[in-house]
Amino acid sequence: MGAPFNYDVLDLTDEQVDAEVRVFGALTAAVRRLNEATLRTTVDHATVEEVRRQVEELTARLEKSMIPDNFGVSFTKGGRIRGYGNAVVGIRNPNAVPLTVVQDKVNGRASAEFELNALHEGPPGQVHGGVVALVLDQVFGEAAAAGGSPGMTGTLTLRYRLNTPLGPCSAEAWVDRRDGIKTIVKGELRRADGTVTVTAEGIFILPRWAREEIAKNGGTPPQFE
Ligand SMILES: CCCCCCCCCCCC(=O)SCCNC(=O)CCNC(=O)[C@H](O)C(C)(C)COP(=O)(O)OP(=O)(O)OC[C@H]1O[C@@H](n2cnc3c(N)ncnc32)[C@H](O)[C@@H]1OP(=O)(O)O
Repeated sequence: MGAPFNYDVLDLTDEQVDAEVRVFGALTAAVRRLNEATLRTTVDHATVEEVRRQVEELTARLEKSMIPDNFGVSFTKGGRIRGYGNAVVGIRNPNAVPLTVVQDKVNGRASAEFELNALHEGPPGQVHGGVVALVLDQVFGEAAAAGGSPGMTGTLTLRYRLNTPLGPCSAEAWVDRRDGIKTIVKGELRRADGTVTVTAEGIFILPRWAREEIAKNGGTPPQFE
């Protein structure tokens, strides 16, 4: 079986990528503010109705020209990665946390400092457990990639030890060990004061189709998002 998805290589300059990151990043940030304001506003119903009409008009302007479905992941010939739709880090995805993962390729580690707000609530004032899993999946995947053995998440096991209050928090992950095509990653989520609230272990697997491709052509698939 071949790869279930493609990575297009596009003829875009760094300047073009910088421009789209700037322009769409700003739109995404503005829509995130809208999302939070939608949840938290206390303006009267008439104002809400008026804003809704304006939002629908603005949405229709963007809908005039759209890609057919999902954004996918593409690369430029200069090596820039365009994974703008990613549910955790996608710069054009207003539902993404947002979060920037720092990779340490020397030690096979990845970390991120970020802020979770009212849009990520589970129990009152606390981060939703599924959001924790979402964030850790990405950071763990990037640790596996940073360690030179990228893979798709096969298993992700979380232990929720303490509640995680909404607000600033951080995540850290590291490659614990490798077992053939499997990379075992460990890591944790922390409150702003450093208290560990969630510990987790993930098994990241280089899929069969990627193993076959490497056996045929050499090289390593650059990422799994
Ligand atoms: C800047 C760059 C950033 C790049 C950073 C990118 C970060 C991305 C982070 C997000 C990652 C995701 O969300 S990925 C999306 C969520 N995950 C998925 O959709 C994965 C769906 N599942 C699959 O595609 C598949 O089941 C795989 C790839 C997990 C395994 O398939 P396979 O490759 O055909 O596996 P197979 O040959 O049968 O088995 C190989 C070995 O793995 C074991 N194995 C198989 N499945 C599992 C499993 N789920 N959990 C544990 N172990 C398993 C088998 O026992 C076997 O062990 P042995 O006999 O050899 O000992």
